Amino acid sequence: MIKIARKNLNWWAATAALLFLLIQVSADLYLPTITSNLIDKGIAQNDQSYIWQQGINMLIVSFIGLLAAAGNVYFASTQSMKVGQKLRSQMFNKVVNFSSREFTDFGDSSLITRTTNDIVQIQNVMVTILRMMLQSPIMLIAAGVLAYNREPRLTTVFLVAIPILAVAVVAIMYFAVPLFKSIQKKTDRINLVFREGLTGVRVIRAFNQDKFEQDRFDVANHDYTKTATKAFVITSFMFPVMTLILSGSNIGIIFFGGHLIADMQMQVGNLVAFMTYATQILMSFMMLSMVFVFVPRASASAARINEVVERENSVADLPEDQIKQFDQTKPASLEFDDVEFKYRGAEQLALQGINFKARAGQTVAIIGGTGSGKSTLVNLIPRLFNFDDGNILVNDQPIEQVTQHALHEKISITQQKAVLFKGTIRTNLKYGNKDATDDQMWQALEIAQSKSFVTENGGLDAIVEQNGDNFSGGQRQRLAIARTIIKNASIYIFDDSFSALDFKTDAQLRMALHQDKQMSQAVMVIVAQRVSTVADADLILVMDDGKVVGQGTHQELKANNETYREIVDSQIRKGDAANA
Ligand SMILES: Nc1ncnc2c1ncn2[C@@H]1O[C@H](COP(=O)(O)OP(=O)(O)OP(=O)(O)O)[C@@H](O)[C@H]1O
Repeated sequence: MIKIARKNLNWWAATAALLFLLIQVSADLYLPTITSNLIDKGIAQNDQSYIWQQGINMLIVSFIGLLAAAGNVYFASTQSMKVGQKLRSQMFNKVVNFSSREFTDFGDSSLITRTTNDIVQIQNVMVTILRMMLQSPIMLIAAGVLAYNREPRLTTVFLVAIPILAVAVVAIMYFAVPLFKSIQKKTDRINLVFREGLTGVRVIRAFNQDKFEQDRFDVANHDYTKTATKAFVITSFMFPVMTLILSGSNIGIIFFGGHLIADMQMQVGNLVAFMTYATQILMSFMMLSMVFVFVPRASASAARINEVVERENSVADLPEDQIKQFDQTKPASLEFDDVEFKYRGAEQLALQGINFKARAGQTVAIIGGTGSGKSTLVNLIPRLFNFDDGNILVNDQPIEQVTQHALHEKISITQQKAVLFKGTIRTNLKYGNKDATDDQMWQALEIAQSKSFVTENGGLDAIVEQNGDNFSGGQRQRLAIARTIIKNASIYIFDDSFSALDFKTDAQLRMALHQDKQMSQAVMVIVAQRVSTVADADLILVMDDGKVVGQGTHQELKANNETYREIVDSQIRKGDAANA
């Protein structure tokens, strides 16, 4: 919490909030003195002009208190909201630069809860601190001193009331604080189940698992509700307990104060003022005790936020003085030199001894069974993960020596699962190249065999729903391919991007890609399952169990490589490799 406040709070505004608070507290503390004077000097002696004068004083002091409270609320709320705003943008900036490892570690749902719910907790506690929690200790001490000055003998009532209150507060906190901490985790769980239910809604319906999912959500929801109810029931005891103690104290004060008045040792006004101070003391004590409920809860949130904001990215750039630049005069090339990679926690290497080199204008195709390491290999090129051994060079430059930003400028990729953003065809294509003209967009769409369905849907301004849900799987793939090729890059990667296309479209698309001038100066990497997709590549890598078990052209591999022959044979049997 302190770290977050130190980094994000505007100290001028916080000091202004504190100053207004001091004025408000002084006004609150001065009012009982006026009341006392009014009763003892004005009413007791029937001095009308004194009553009027004190009445006006009372109004002025109350008005000053009101203005100060408004000033405090203004600075406290604006500051807290700004802290929330800064935290949200820090979280977003951090998360968009995370590598896949960090996403796996935190989980999408938890990142969302941290950016929303946890930040709201911090905002709330900041307002409370700037508004009430600073007020309580000042009020407690000042009202205590003033009450003691009025009548030291009556303060013995506090010696009984405050320890009882302290025991009640500690007991309540003891049970409530752990519950508040676990509420945060349970919110994560609800979000996780809800997200999975939403993203997998079609699968759930297709498998008639609505009831199963509903039950799963109900369990998470019930668990959250049970904990939250328990926490709030326990804390709500605070108020009745407080009222009981306050009433008990007032009875004690009136009882003993009444005796003092009867013995002419105290004036009525003094007793009224004392009772007001007593209420202020006990209220402040209670507010202070709330600190121990709110702050641990917000601290749990702060820790969860700091965990994300301070997380070192596992894929980091070198220090600035060691960073190299791409030599812009060099032609495109891609080279893997004895590359080895293992996923964290995995027992086996996901990639082992990967060696190949491709030059400008060449196409490298990667084929192999599921789980053989094809996607892992291409994901190492934009550094979605760091490889463990060997070397990867783009345009003859080792990729870890340049910034990720510079590297990503040289690479354009279509992931296995096509991702489109809510907007229009135009806004989606501009992700690839923000300066692209309409002509360039249409050209990219034409190469990606998307021109006809985009035209039918209303052209470049056709709406793309969230995740591209208003397009078919094949259409989404083709739009993602268009976005990839509109970017001016050295390496174009298509990770299983042609699998959702029919044979004819697949062939037409590849032919258009080969004829494109920009592509002829770049390296194309195509991951595929179909032999027909890879057959015309300059270099085919056959992968099996994380290793390249054969490389060469289609004819060479067909002649010499057992695994490739098996793939070809299996597809001929299925009639898939008609062109093979
Ligand atoms: N994020 C990950 N963490 C741990 N292991 C992973 C991860 N991603 C993939 N793997 C493992 O690495 C191996 C290679 O996976 P990869 O996705 O590269 O295969 P692939 O050849 O692309 O398969 P497919 O054709 O089915 O997409 C698999 O055994 C897989 O279980």
